[in-house]
Amino acid sequence: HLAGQARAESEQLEEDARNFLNELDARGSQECTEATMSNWKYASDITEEHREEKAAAQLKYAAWEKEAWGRVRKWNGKWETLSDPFLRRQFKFMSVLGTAALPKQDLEKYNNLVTEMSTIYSTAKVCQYKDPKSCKLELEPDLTRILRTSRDYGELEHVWKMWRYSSGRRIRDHYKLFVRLANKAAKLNGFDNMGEMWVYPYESETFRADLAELWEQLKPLYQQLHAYVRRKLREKYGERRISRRGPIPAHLMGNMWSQDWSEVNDLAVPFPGKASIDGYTPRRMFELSEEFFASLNLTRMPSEFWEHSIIEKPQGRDLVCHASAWDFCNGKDFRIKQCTDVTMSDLLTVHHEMGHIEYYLQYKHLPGVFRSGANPGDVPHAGGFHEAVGDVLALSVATPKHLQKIGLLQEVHDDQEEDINFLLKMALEKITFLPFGYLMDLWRWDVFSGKTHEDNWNCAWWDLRFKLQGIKPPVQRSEYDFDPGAKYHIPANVPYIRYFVSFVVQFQFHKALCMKAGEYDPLNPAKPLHKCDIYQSTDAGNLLGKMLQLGSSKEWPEAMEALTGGRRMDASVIREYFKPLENWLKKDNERHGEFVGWETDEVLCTSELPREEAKSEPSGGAAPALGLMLVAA
Ligand SMILES: C[C@H](N[C@H](C(=O)O)[C@@H]1CCCN1C(=O)[C@@H](N)CC(=O)O)C(=O)N1CCC[C@H]1C(=O)O
Ligand SMILES: [Zn+2]
Repeated sequence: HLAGQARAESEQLEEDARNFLNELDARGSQECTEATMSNWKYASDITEEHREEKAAAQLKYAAWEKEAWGRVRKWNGKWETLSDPFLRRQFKFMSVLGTAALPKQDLEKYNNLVTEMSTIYSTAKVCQYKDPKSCKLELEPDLTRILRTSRDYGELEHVWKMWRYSSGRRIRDHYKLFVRLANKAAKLNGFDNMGEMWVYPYESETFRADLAELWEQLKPLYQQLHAYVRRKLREKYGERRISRRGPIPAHLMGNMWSQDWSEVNDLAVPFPGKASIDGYTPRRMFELSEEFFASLNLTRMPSEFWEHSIIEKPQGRDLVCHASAWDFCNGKDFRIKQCTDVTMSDLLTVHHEMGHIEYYLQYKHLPGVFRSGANPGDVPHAGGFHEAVGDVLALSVATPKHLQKIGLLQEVHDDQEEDINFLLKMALEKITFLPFGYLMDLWRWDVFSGKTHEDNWNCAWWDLRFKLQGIKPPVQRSEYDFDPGAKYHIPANVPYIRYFVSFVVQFQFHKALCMKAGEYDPLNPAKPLHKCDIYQSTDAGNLLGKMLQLGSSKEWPEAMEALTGGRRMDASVIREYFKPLENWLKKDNERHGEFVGWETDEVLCTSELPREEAKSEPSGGAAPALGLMLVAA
């Protein structure tokens, strides 16, 4: 009798829990839709009115989060006993309130700081190199194009330096206050600092140790690639500028942050032969990507997507051009906002953003807390997988075989030369990213924990940039600069380790899908991993879809196991993919007697005003008065 009664009670509890969570979820989705809509209006049209609306909507959403959290707390001691893990996990996620735990005026200040920093970033302008009175150059597309196409050392140095002057330097003080409020919020959630709160969703005690281990396994390949590219750049720009054993000046890599070197491909690739996307329109680029998803039996974009997305830079207004994917939490409205440039690298970004949309579409039936990325709150989803989806498809798209199939590459010669050529291009995009993807949050975790003090922020950044990437600033930096602030995700407060995780696991996903598609066979040298193209494989697509439909309802090792059979991030797959190139690089570097690694006795960053500015009146914005006084004294 007692057993029967206990069973009846637990079934009643389960029933009540289910109803409680369903009601919260319905309301949460509505609140999320409202908040996201205000966020979108501001990000796509930066005006004072939209900023005020966004600020109000964020406070309203935080009030809802606090109400929901208060009601969830009443279940403490009970939800843990529920037998259904699906229910327990929802309670677990909803038990972390996030920054809504801040007192109202602190939260308002916190939100406004993030909005202000990303607005400064998104509206920063730079003067022409040859015409200091014309100062309308914007990051996208102007500065991005110059970094990608110019080979004028002086012009590249000007653009690199002035971008940091107009963006990072201007948000250093905002960031100081932001860090204090972020840590106050983390402590209110029971974390030591915001870095701990960011790592929490990875649900692994060994997460940071695992990352360090991955980097140790990948560093040798990176160093070989670094030595090879340094030689090629030295041949182009001369030994005075690019020394044999030193770090590479950061402004020469074809990218504003030296995070992707594929645009110096023409300088590095031994046997040129480039795909071209000329004649395409942004719309065609998005349709091409949608076509690939559909060929895998995954979901096409809903009509709202084409109706509401912004895929070309609108003229005559300020907006956040940095590409992004949006889930409006109502199962219908999904958008991309991208100031698309018709280039191969933007075609990859299109696939990256479309990968987010496909993930949203595949898990839209799940409760909001499992539609990771859905709630605009700051307890970020584990993210590594979300960042990998589009990139996995792009690994197939980028193969010469596929590019020829869709008419983006004329001739294809299936020989060893072309192989190395292709792998080098892929390495300039994927391997060069790894140290950057890792150091972004290595720097922020140390800032949040206080290990890096605010008087040393910029020089700690350049220590990491030197140590992990083997690069140096083209001009000496100081603590009047704030170079981390010149990279979108710092002012916008978006965690970054998700991209490092993605660049490792996307090769594990690629391998599993390629095996499923019969495109890769470890025992057949005619079917190496880097030649695989999963296009039109519904078997591969169904396997990928099954993982995507899990959202974050399962711990990520379980989601990974569903797709790859393994449960860990594993660097051996990306190394297998690049093995032929690694062997080739080692031989080529030996043949040229290249020093592998880098050293310098230069002072890359000083806590004083840099020499150059001390000499002359700093150009551009107002240099800190203190600095000038010091120099005068
Ligand atoms: C170009 C891309 N933009 C991000 C992304 O797509 O991740 C945007 C901005 C920040 C988050 N975001 C989103 O769209 C999220 N809403 C997606 C989600 O969490 O659901 C980006 O920043 N990338 C791509 C490669 C490396 C990195 C970079 O360019 O440094
Ligand atoms: Zn992404």
